[in-house]
Amino acid sequence: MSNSEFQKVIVRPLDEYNQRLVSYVHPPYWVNPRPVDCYDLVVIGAGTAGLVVAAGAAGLGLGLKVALIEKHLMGGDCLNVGCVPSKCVIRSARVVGEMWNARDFGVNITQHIDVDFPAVMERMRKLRAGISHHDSAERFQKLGVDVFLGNASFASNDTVLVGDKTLNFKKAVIATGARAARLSIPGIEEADYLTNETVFSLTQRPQRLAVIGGGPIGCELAQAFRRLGCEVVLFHRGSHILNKEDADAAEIVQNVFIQEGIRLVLNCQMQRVEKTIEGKKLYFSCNGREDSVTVDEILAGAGRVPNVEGLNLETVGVEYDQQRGVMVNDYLQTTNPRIYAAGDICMNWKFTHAADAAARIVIKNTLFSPFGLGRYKLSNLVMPWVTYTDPEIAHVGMYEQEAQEKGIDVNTIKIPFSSVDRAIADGEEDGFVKILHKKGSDQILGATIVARHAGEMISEVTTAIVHKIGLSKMSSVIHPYPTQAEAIKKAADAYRRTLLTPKTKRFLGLLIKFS
Ligand SMILES: Cc1cc2nc3c(=O)[nH]c(=O)nc-3n(C[C@H](O)[C@H](O)[C@H](O)COP(=O)(O)OP(=O)(O)OC[C@H]3O[C@@H](n4cnc5c(N)ncnc54)[C@H](O)[C@@H]3O)c2cc1C
Ligand SMILES: NC(=O)c1ccc[n+]([C@@H]2O[C@H](COP(=O)([O-])OP(=O)(O)OC[C@H]3O[C@@H](n4cnc5c(N)ncnc54)[C@H](O)[C@@H]3O)[C@@H](O)[C@H]2O)c1
Repeated sequence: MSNSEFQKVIVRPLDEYNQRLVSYVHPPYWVNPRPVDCYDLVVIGAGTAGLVVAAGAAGLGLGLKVALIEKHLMGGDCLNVGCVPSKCVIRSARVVGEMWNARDFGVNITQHIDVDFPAVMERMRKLRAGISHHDSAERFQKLGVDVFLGNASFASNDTVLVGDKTLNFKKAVIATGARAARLSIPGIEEADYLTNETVFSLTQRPQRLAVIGGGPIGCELAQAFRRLGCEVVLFHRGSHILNKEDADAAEIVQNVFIQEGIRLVLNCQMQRVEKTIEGKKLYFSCNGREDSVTVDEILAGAGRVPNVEGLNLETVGVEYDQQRGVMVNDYLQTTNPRIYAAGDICMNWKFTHAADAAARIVIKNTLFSPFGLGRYKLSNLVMPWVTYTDPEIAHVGMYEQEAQEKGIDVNTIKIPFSSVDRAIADGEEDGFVKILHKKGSDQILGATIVARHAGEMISEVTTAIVHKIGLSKMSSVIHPYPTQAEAIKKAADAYRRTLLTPKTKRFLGLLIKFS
């Protein structure tokens, strides 16, 4: 193996857990296999999308030749620097959130809450390493996939290079994901800042943290770090945080942030950053007022850019955009019909479950649609998502505005958790279930849930949308009492009540009379 083909990877800190992680997802002594004559599928990138395509195709037991190429860590963002580490850290932060509010539940915590930040991060590293075997090079090799560690680039219409190896393919899949957008604020590169790629390597708590960007990454991590004991200032360009979400939902989370002591700087313009002896000094303007704040660390959550560089896409006629990534049609086919793409590299939905669902479409469309027959479409997916703040915001389907833009008349049913017994018992009344349905019909078009475990509740509505179960049928589903999910049934019952017109009431009156 040549040196250019394989580079050892270090994940900091270099403790036993990170060594175990690397031993699975980028084994230091991995020897790339000798390529077969021609692969049915060559998959570039071993994040969620690439892993699902490779495992799905090889696991069919049809003797397909599948190659998977990863330049860094198998498992991609989700396992290594995304969902998994963030949710582990958020779990520790939730314990603190519970303790902060303990008095409301009649529990006095007499001692100062002492967050052992190094232990929080160690727990995360331990759990991450513990599940990493699932994405390991060895496991994929055992599934029958040829795993190549190294940087992939297209050499011609039917070949990909990895180091000194040439892989011939019938079809290829680009699944190279995205990375944190660099911030273009004067002085910030010199001052240095954290992204999702480095924040999970912290072992000491930054006392003062500036988070730039009030999207899902910025908000999830701002709240977690605040609860873990940092002073947090969250900078956001918009007039409120999480501005892609339902505005009522975002408002609830924003109020919690303020209560918990996160300093919000909204409508901000970052001007420059200076490294001083006191720390990193950020100069900004907000609603026409100039100000500055000094912190120990800056964390960027300011959007993602696709990993299109170095793939030599021009050679194979795959069109792309530096912002939106690889261009695909609804079948996830690129402008080169033999090359497909899936996941963050080509989709607006930048979620692990979206990458997984897209990968399944790619398997069907690359392998089981002769002459393009029976192809599956991305636009047919019903995509839920969850932002893991506390409370969580979960959403599926359309928003009101989207429906209006499409000319669909809609009604919205909103059930506040202040009317749900279990939420009252839990002290979690600040939230709601909002269901959007077609006017004059019980067809559900979308839903937003704001609740501590909204992510666990949204799938009921997703199932209803996917399988065209209307509110009338949902109203007949018994929900255990007391649960927060009862709010969904209450919404369905509220719809049923709207059917009680004077005419139906008269009919019911007759039934009563003759019963
Ligand atoms: C902090 C954070 C938290 C998140 N939390 C959630 C969450 O809770 N839920 C959720 O659904 N989503 C979450 N996401 C989003 C989720 O991580 C991504 O949507 C998902 O990882 C996308 O998978 P992918 O396979 O498209 O790309 P990636 O996971 O980015 O994988 C792409 C892989 O391709 C490799 N690669 C790139 N170029 C090359 C090349 N030339 N040759 C070989 N290999 C290459 C990369 O090294 C990488 O391993 C989070 C993201 C972040 C950053
Ligand atoms: N729970 C989840 O599923 C989850 C969690 C994290 C990330 N993700 C995925 O990752 C994607 C990226 O997340 P993200 O939060 O980085 O991006 P984002 O684009 O969703 O949000 C970033 C926000 O930062 C603001 N911003 C950008 N530059 C700024 C600046 N200089 N000053 C102030 N504000 C600035 C932008 O206006 C934007 O609203 C998301 O779209 C999501 O799909 C998902």
